[in-house]
Amino acid sequence: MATVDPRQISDLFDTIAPRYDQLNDLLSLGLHRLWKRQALLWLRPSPGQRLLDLCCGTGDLALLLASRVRPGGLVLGLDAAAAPLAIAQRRAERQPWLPLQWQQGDALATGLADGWADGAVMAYGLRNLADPAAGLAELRRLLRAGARAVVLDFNRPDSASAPATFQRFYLRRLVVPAARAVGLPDQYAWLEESLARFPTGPVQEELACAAGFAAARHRPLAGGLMGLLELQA
Ligand SMILES: C/C(=C\Cc1cc(O)c2ccccc2c1O)CCC[C@H](C)CCC[C@H](C)CCCC(C)C
Ligand SMILES: C[S@@+](CC[C@H](N)C(=O)[O-])C[C@H]1O[C@@H](n2cnc3c(N)ncnc32)[C@H](O)[C@@H]1O
Repeated sequence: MATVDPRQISDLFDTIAPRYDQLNDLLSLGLHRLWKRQALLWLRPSPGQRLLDLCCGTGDLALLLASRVRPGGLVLGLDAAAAPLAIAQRRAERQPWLPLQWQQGDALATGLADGWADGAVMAYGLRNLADPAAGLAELRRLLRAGARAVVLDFNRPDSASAPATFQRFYLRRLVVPAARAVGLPDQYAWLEESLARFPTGPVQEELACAAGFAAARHRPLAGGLMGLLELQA
């Protein structure tokens, strides 16, 4: 997949949706939950806020955020793929007290008003967008002045470094074979493919400032395997 075809990407996540959460827990030994909670430390969600979870997938972060903005707040989960959204909606139906709304749409063109959100998270979404720079520009447009946003994704350490060597080994020797066992090798091969074209942390900071953010700091997590882009509008 030389250039990213958004329809192919949403089809990919429709296909893996039934196995997505189970494989994330298995393949990260549950650590992805910790990385997501670390992302929320920057966001500082608080009661009454209106927050966005862009590329929300099966909704784990949206549900967590919704518990933090009660009473009086709202979390809108947006995703391009119907199958992950359906899983998110089913999860939310089991907690009807949570202030959640869902929208199937494009994170590059959400249709929401300027300054709609008091804060936003994009977890493992930016790397899957056809145009990450445009994704950051739409993210900035959606935030009110002074609002915080956080982008969690894989990090791209220096290709000769130990983290990069471990990341490649883990993706090729553990992740794809595990995915093959459930018939999803090609979908999980996209992880390394998408990582190869993903901007490094310093470049993400530059793209964020060019998108209009007042401050942007990329922080490696998990020994450099993951990265948090902490943004201030
Ligand atoms: C939550 C995680 C990944 C989400 C994710 C993002 C994508 O872009 C995908 C694209 C295609 C298929 C699947 C995904 C996808 O699941 C991160 C954790 C899950 C990862 C699959 C596991 C990666 C683990 C680290 C490279 C190494 C962790 C080592 C640690 C000692 C366990
Ligand atoms: C790896 S999943 C991340 C899901 C969730 N944020 C998490 O942390 O588990 C990436 C999600 O981004 C969605 N996505 C990819 N491109 C998108 C786009 N252009 N607009 C909205 N969602 C998109 C996919 O459908 C998928 O659900």
